[in-house]
Amino acid sequence: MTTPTTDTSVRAIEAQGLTRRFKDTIALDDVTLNFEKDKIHGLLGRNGAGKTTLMSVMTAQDWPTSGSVRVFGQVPHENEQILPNICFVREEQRYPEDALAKHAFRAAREAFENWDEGFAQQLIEEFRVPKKTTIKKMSRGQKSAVGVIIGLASRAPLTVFDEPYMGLDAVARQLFYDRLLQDYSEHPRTVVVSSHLIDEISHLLEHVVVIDQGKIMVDESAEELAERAVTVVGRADSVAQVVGAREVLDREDLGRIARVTVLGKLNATERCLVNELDLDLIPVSLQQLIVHLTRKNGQTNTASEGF
Ligand SMILES: Nc1ncnc2c1ncn2[C@@H]1O[C@H](COP(=O)(O)OP(=O)(O)OP(=O)(O)O)[C@@H](O)[C@H]1O
Repeated sequence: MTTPTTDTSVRAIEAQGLTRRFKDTIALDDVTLNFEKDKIHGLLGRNGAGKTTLMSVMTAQDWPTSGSVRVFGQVPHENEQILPNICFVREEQRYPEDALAKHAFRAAREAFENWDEGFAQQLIEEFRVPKKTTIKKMSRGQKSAVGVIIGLASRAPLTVFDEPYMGLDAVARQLFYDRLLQDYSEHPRTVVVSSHLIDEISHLLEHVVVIDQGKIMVDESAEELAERAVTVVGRADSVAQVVGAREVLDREDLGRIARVTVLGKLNATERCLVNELDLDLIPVSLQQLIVHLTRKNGQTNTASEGF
């Protein structure tokens, strides 16, 4: 695969102090972050958090009000060297009135030099994309499938999926995750996926960015993030001994059994106690952790439906 730069020190995306205002709304508020090359990054956040705006600015579909963005070391806007390396898949992609899926695929084949026609044909069959229906008349899920296929088969060095699952049923979503992981392992590239379905995509992610009200709240490896909290399960009195005065994220009581999620890593003494008291430790769900972190950020909403 060709990449726009072979310099391993160059990042896929570098955003520095990005701000994007829409009249009174600050959609991005001084965002500074990096996306390393050849990783799968998750961009997570509640409705209106700024995900689409950030993706649009990073892929040069929109201009920041202030700040700068570099893609593979260069300013991507109006940059003919960089733009052909970026595939941005978004829900409200516009196609001509009478366009069929094959027209969209043909345009993508011409736009992306790494396009794999065999892979595209396989995906068209697997996602059951209708051949004779115009894209305009397709169901929401069928339209999403067209976008997902373009994103996967383009093999663009930077591929950005903005909530690719919209309208896709559970079978099609699983197919997307499976094909993305499989193809990515054979053809590493930089992938950014935004989603509300955190637990569903968490196994894909190597790096997690959480944005809330235009500000970056989390920017760390999925591994580090998973270590931020742990769930302790067992007899309620024993669980209480281990969790002590730690900050509790979540608690469920089932008779004498408690399941308590606490912030922070357990130390060696606490781990010994877990063994002695015959308790179980379960990794925390990414969704639970992020809902908690977002709620702490001045949100009053107590439910997780925002994700
Ligand atoms: N073109 C626009 N004009 C005015 N305001 C906008 C525009 N685009 C985005 N916004 C505002 O910027 C904020 C961030 O929107 P954005 O679409 O980036 O959020 P999001 O995280 O992608 O949300 P969702 O998950 O609901 O799609 C919102 O308050 C939104 O109303």
